[in-house]
Amino acid sequence: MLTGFQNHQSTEAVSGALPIGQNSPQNVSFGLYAEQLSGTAFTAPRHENLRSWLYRLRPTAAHAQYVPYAGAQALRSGPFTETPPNPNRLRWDAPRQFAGDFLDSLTTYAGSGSPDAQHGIAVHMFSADRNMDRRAFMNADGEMLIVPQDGALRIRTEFGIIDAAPLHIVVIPRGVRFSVDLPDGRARGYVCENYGATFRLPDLGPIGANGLANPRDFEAPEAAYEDTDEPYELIQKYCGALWATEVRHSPFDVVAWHGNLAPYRYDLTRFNTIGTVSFDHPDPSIFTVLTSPSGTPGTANCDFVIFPPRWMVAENTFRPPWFHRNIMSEFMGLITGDYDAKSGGFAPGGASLHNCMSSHGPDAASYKKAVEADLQPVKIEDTMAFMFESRYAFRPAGWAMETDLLQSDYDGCWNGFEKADVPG
Ligand SMILES: O=C(O)Cc1cc(O)ccc1O
Ligand SMILES: [Fe+2]
Repeated sequence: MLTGFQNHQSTEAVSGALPIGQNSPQNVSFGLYAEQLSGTAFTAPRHENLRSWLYRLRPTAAHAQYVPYAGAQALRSGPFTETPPNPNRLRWDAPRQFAGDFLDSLTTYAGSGSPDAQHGIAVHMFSADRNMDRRAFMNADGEMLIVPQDGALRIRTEFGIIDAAPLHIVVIPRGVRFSVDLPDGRARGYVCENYGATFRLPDLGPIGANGLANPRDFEAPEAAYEDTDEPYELIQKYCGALWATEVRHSPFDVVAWHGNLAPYRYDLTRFNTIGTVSFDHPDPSIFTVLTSPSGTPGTANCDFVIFPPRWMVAENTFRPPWFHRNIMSEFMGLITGDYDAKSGGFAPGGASLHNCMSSHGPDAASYKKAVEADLQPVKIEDTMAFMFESRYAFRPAGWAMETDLLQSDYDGCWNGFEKADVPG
């Protein structure tokens, strides 16, 4: 793998395939076709500019007409109008079934904004039981942050192969063709489809030059290509709808590439978790792995935040997440273990949604435990929760409000708090 967050990489699967010193020579070695993939406007500021040059067996332009695609029937897209906005706190059990390939199993929980306007996100889960084989997907509507939760993934992309397992994340940039195969025969996980600005590392401010997700731990694949003339079905998502066409060869035919736009993998266990060594735990923004900014500084289109294993040493402090109401909307998932604000009901593969200003925090059982705890240093182990936090309120998809995975008694976890006893 090639290391470094959005580094400028050069990689060739065949020696001599990559032009030296220029992008588009009159004749590329071996008759390869040069193609630029732009992830930002040509004129985006240099520090935000993302593009790569791909050298391939055939140009991607060589494909038949797209026709509407009938699969992936539970996939929804912004603008989200299937259900009215809903201020309720919502929580879902983990999906029980695995059916279809990665693409066809994508099931939308909630979303905001719209791909046409390039803002907002959608949250989906996949629960797949077959390889995509000779089917490839590309998403013109946004980049896809994939969070495997159960089972490994082998993701073939135009840029090379990425192997991922639970506790990894993979980000596939907008427009990049990819196929997901399942080494374990089945897999489940979460997807954040980001219609907005591409994910980047958060600024570190007074933390300094190091910490949180360190740039060198991000890995892009080395060039690897399939040389087959067997047909592939290529499905794309475009302005909310799915379309399919046939390509008479593998879309993964890139022999060499260079640039700073590529799919990447990150191992969440490498996150340098920072927390209090005195009292009161900081806001969870201290756990931000990646951020997609909106036009308003510090107010994200989406922050991807994790809750990794960590030491709790705070003195005289209520240690679990405190009660709060947030202008930002929070969609949470759990990759493994327990989450310290919930003593039950939030299982790995489950999900919760706390929209703008909805009151939430520890359930009654977790609260009681926390106020009675002997505050020794404690290591929270074997856990990994995460949050997609957005300035845009999420609207649930129709399925998400109808499924029996939706817990009807979620409000009940905040029942039973005793009234404070104020003297006088
Ligand atoms: O709601 C949650 O569980 C996530 C969360 C954790 C925390 O420590 C503070 C705020 C917050 O939204
Ligand atoms: Fe919260």
